[in-house]
Amino acid sequence: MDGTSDPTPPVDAGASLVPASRRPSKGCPTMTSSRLLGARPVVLSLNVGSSSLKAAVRDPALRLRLDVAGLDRGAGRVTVEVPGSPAEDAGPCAGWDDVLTVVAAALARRGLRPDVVAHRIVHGSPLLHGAVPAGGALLARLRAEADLDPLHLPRQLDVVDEACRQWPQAQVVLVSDSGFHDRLPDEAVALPLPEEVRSAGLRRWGFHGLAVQSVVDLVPGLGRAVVVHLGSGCSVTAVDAGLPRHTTMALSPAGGVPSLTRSGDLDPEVVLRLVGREGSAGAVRDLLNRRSGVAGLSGGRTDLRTLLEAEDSAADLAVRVFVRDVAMAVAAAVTTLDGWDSLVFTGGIGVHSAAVRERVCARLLPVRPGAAALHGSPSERLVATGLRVLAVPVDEEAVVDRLARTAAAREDEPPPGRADRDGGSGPIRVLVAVASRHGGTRGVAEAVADGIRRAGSADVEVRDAAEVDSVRDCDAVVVGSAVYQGHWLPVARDLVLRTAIDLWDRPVWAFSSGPVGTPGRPPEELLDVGEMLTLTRCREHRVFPGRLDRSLLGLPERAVVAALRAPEGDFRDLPAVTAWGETIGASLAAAPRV
Ligand SMILES: Cc1cc2nc3c(=O)[nH]c(=O)nc-3n(C[C@H](O)[C@H](O)[C@H](O)COP(=O)(O)O)c2cc1C
Ligand SMILES: Nc1ncnc2c1ncn2[C@@H]1O[C@H](COP(=O)(O)OP(=O)(O)O)[C@@H](O)[C@H]1O
Ligand SMILES: CC(=O)OP(=O)(O)O
Ligand SMILES: [Mg+2]
Repeated sequence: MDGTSDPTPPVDAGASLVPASRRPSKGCPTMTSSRLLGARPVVLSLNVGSSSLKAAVRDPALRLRLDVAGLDRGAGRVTVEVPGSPAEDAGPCAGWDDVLTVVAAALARRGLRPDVVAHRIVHGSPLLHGAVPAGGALLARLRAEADLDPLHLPRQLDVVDEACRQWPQAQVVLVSDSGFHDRLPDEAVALPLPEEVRSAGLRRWGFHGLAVQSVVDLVPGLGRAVVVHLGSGCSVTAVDAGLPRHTTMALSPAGGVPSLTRSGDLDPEVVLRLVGREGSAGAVRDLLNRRSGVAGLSGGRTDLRTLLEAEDSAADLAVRVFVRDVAMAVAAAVTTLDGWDSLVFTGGIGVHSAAVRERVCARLLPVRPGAAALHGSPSERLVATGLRVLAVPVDEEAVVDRLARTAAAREDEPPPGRADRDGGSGPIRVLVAVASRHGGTRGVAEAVADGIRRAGSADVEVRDAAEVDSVRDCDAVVVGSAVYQGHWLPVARDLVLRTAIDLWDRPVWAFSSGPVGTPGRPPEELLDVGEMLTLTRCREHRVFPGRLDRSLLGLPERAVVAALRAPEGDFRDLPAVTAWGETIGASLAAAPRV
């Protein structure tokens, strides 16, 4: 016996959904209102890994499980499992291009049609909290950042697009693989870099969160645990009372311990020299993601079964480096817990390779007092010291299913749009959301609102951006901010990021209020507004002169103003602002919808 437990059977999770119609989301087709006529929607959960696709259909009982392995080698093998029958080899799958056709055929043969398609997304982003509907803005943003992780995101987004085509009636939900790590302590999130770099988004997100959540769901009494996920991607996570304490991957899944083709963490100078050698960041990214890790050390081999049997020194070195780095990461992870109750192996290698588990356990013997002097296999000796050592086949798709059902249920009864509210005949609701530090831009927002009102019968409300939780109950939105040192105020940027998915579906206008004096000072460019405009598909953005009243400023602000040589005075041209508001009102009166 190798000291590992029997796999715990997967739990089935899922809240029921109530049918509802909803607003179409661009990027994915419109759902029909009949899609959720049953109270038990059929959810298809898709999990594209770097070498495999796993799919499961639940309603919420499990109806079908499908696994396509070996896709990285271009030799996919399909396994289909229906509850009550043994898993069956359903033949080959040529490659990634065919994989969703295989899934669609398997579903069609069993008369299954998904109401919700939920997809695991491997990407750290403030827009991906837990599970979110796949809106056009979100998909466009993810597509723009896809090169950060060439092994997952481009393919996952292609599969999402293909799913939209295959099941046009279904709602599409994206489920973050990092959501579990949202509750990492701040000292685990912060990378040791200057504040200006960290605030630009360089941080630890962590991945394999769905796998770790699945372990937490499946194993009662896990306690203070280290979860070692060894699949194509490898990571080590410390968990205490179901919460993350540390995880090895950081900004992208190329970091942390070595994976089968990914380098893991490296001395920064190595990366800098590689850029010089390879000529571009893209080429280095490719090398670090596709040709490094176990493959890099072994001359391109990624199957640990083959490597463990091989007799050449490169294979031997690859296994030793891999095992050493994983074991070191486990020992380091234990330092973030105040005790150690469980060691859990997951992922294709972690579950199926007792040899790899034993090698990792052997290196951990010194960490458990007295273990080295005991008898038995390394894992048995660790177990004899009171540590639980488990191999758990995780069910990431069950976690995807549960999170997607919760997200879909949340979305189920959205606040009514104008057409639902009053058959489209009532006043158009316009929100003017404003970020103002000293009141000048608030005055500009009031003038915009006056103009919109003058042009027609719109119901216009001006609100502080920080107080706007949702834009769902408005038909159109104007977002404005004062400009400080070239940037919109953080509350305005935050509002756009929080509500981007809904702003995408509404007509949006934006304004910035900044330069003071004639000509306007300071003359610098607006630094981050372009991104806000792209995210919202903004129809028009205007820059209006502002107001500078020294008596309202604190000392640091006075120093900045002096340095910028910005003159005091009220340079706002409120009649011109109102006139712009009138053009917004007129265009909404002519065509209130997108
Ligand atoms: C410290 C400070 C920095 C500023 N930096 C900029 C700037 O970079 N660009 C700009 O156009 N205006 C800048 N301004 C001008 C303000 O944007 C302008 O005064 C605006 O009307 C202030 O709006 P508020 O009263 O709503 O806060 C700055 C003003 C201050 C006090
Ligand atoms: N018995 C085994 N011994 C070693 N490696 C294995 C074994 N069975 C599967 N694997 C490896 O597991 C990996 C797939 O793990 P998985 O967690 O399904 O990957 P993905 O990262 O695609 O989600 C493959 O690299 C495969 O070679
Ligand atoms: C996050 C990650 O590395 O995923 P996978 O192991 O599925 O490639
Ligand atoms: Mg995986």
